[in-house]
Amino acid sequence: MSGRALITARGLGVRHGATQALRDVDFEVRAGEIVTLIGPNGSGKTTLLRALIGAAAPSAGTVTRAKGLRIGYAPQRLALDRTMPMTVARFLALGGGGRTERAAALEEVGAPDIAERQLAALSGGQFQRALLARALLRKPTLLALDEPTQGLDQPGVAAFYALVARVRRTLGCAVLMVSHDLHVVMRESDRVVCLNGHVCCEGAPTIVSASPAYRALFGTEPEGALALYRHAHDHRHDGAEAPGCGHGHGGPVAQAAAQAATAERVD
Ligand SMILES: Nc1ncnc2c1ncn2[C@@H]1O[C@H](COP(=O)(O)OP(=O)(O)OP(=O)(O)O)[C@@H](O)[C@H]1O
Repeated sequence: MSGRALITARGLGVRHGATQALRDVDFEVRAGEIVTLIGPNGSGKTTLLRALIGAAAPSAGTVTRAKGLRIGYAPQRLALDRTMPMTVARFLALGGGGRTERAAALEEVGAPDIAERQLAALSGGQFQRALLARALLRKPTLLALDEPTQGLDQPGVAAFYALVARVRRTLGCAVLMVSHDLHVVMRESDRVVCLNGHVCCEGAPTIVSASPAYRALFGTEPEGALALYRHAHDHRHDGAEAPGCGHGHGGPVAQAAAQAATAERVD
């Protein structure tokens, strides 16, 4: 990645009370890139995203944000009851901007006609578009999207990612995303970061998935991406350190996968 660093974390640790959610995370988001955080439930994806954008405080290390950085954030959960009577226009108004900006944002996300619809009456895809439109109102240099395709069917997921890619092209913003949609993630991200309380592996998905070791282990189908996702996590952490991953990998297959992935590490 050649863009300037928008956010840099060094030795980042985050605790939630007694829970050490993240430790020793070194991470950068660069201008214009789409970087996606993957990992099992509870692996710290939301925590990392929130710490990077300044919504969660580090317990160790540093997070540096570029001067003038504008972040548009679509959270995983809204502090708002979606069944509450509220139109999309009103919901967007809470995010700031005037009527023209709101209309432009809805246009940008391909949902120009939903302004007067009730939030509760939106489909899953329309609701995610409304959330994205709200994040766009700040004219962000970085879009932070936490599981933006939650609850969408496969065509809905693909359409949403295509939309995010288009928004990135149009606005030139970086996108930092949490996602479980591994097959699409592997196709649409510039960089994938696999978390499990720390960074297990990271790299350009095309290079990782095209590497002979990766293909030998996982093939090239979407299931392969799923296997990559699983490799670092469905194993015992038994103390045998795998090169570059900083935690134990349970067997030679997982170790080879880890090597294939970390070989393309982008630092
Ligand atoms: N507010 C909180 N209070 C206490 N513990 C928390 C809090 N938020 C997160 N945690 C814990 O921190 C760890 C990381 O949580 P986080 O939500 O970041 O994971 P995640 O990878 O985003 O999970 P998921 O895929 O399920 O959304 C988990 O063990 C979680 O239980």
